[in-house]
Amino acid sequence: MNLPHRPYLRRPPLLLPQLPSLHPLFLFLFSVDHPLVPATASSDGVYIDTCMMAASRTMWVNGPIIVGAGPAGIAAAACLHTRGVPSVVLDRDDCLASLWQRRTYDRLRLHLPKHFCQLPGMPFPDHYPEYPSKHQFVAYLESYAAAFHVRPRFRQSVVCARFDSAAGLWRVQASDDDTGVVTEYIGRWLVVATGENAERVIPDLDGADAFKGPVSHVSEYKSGEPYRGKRVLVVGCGNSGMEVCLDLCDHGARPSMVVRDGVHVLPREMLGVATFSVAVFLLRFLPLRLVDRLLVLLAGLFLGGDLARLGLRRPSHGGPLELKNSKGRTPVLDIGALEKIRAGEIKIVPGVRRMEAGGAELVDGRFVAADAVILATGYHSNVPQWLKGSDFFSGEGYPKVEFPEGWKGESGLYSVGFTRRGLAGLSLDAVRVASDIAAEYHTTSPSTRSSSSSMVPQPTQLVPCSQAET
Ligand SMILES: Cc1cc2nc3c(=O)[nH]c(=O)nc-3n(C[C@H](O)[C@H](O)[C@H](O)COP(=O)(O)OP(=O)(O)OC[C@H]3O[C@@H](n4cnc5c(N)ncnc54)[C@H](O)[C@@H]3O)c2cc1C
Ligand SMILES: NC(=O)C1=CN([C@@H]2O[C@H](COP(=O)(O)OP(=O)(O)OC[C@H]3O[C@@H](n4cnc5c(N)ncnc54)[C@H](OP(=O)(O)O)[C@@H]3O)[C@@H](O)[C@H]2O)C=CC1
Ligand SMILES: O=C(O)C(=O)Cc1c[nH]c2ccccc12
Repeated sequence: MNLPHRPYLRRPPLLLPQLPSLHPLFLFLFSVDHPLVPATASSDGVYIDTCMMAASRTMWVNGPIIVGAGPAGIAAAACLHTRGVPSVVLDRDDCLASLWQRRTYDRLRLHLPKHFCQLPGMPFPDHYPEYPSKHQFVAYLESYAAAFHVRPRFRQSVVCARFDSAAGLWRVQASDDDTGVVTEYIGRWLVVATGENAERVIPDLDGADAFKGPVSHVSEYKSGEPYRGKRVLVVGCGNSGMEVCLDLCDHGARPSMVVRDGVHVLPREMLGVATFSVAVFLLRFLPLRLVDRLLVLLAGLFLGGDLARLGLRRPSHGGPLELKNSKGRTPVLDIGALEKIRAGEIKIVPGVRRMEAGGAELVDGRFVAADAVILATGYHSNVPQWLKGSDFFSGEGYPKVEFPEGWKGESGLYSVGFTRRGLAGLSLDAVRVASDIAAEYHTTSPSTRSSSSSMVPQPTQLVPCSQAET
């Protein structure tokens, strides 16, 4: 494939300050029209290496290119803004925090107390409850983005990012899936903020095609209403599986939940105090393993000692925080599912051996009848699908370097939101990343500086999902 000739890219990075890129009009002057190359993802959703694709437009970004407009990307852009660094935030979707706006159920609430979930520089409103609803959380994110002038460029699905070592620059190709227009963003810094939940995990269940009912992923689930009176097999027993089962019960459905392995269930609160707050407090004095032991002990006291008998035995290796930090297996913070399990309204079943027309054969030989299947089987990172030529991320799409050092890679590469520590973890990353980039940004030649984001392309208008859908 012929690459468009872009002579300025061959210049060494040190010459960049002299480039006309520093003028806001540069983008438009240097936007190059190229023949369109469509198809950025194969039909089965697997990304193909499109790095060599000819872009229809090219944009120089005077500041970091941030991929992802979830809490991590927004927080990074906000922290940069407060340090006088403009940035461009790209997202494949058409609204910010699309995980929260589009891929979560109606009754969802934050399950950690709100002060652990606020982003840097702006607390939640005082009138918010201790555990804000997802609608409140999204409203907070919208006002956060507005307050820090973060206006993501939507419908920009990043299909490839590669460091051009000859130019000392990142080249990020993003495709508008509606129009097929491919834009190449070029800049000195790349911030990866696509998250731990970028893609759904869809297990390859034996005989899946034989099953006659609907099969969906929990990210499509809104409420139990369509399942009223139905037998639903929920595969997976993380927080999603548990809360969806609870919601199904509340809507008159009959859920069975597949628990194939051990799981840590903790009460969300003990005597009115958040278990998470207790853990954070204890961690100030005690090693993590000891805190984990205490948590399990306390959970036994507050939840009852019969969890294993209910089919919810604890993992044989690793405590709740240890498994969260090392494997990303989040302990379940119970908000009522346990009561329904005890009451027999949620049935616990072991792993699925194979699907059949009317349900599933289980690994213990039993059969569970089902009218529908909901896969609450989790998510995975998608970084390896689009970040090329860098070995900073593992094959699973997480920084190889352990927390808290995984925020900085090589050649201006950064990550925000891969700490396995939720919103608090990504806030920490965002502050570190922004401080580091700001120091570099402000020590380069004064002509490269821009005190406002006006030096970057005018971002598209922020569109709330609710509007975009109409
Ligand atoms: C149901 C649910 C509830 C949760 N509740 C809590 C909680 O209460 N407390 C807590 O601390 N944590 C919670 N978490 C953890 C969660 O990871 C964070 O809340 C948060 O959303 C992570 O933010 P993020 O920006 O890293 O990722 P995301 O919110 O997933 O945002 C990533 C963005 O990147 C975009 N993107 C992905 N790939 C591309 C691409 N190739 N090109 C362009 N854009 C792309 C996506 O569209 C998305 O908008 C929860 C997670 C889930 C799934
Ligand atoms: N209120 C809140 O704040 C909520 C927060 N969340 C968060 O969202 C994130 C994602 O949670 P969630 O969607 O529950 O995903 P998780 O990754 O936490 O859980 C996935 C579950 O699916 C199981 N699983 C995966 N594949 C199979 C299979 N083939 N057969 C049977 N079981 C399988 C896993 O079991 P195994 O462990 O054996 O692999 C695990 O129990 C977490 O961080 C969670 O805390 C989610 C919902 C609500
Ligand atoms: O809800 C999530 O997915 C989170 O990542 C929040 C979180 C961060 N650290 C934890 C430890 C125990 C339970 C939840 C979390």
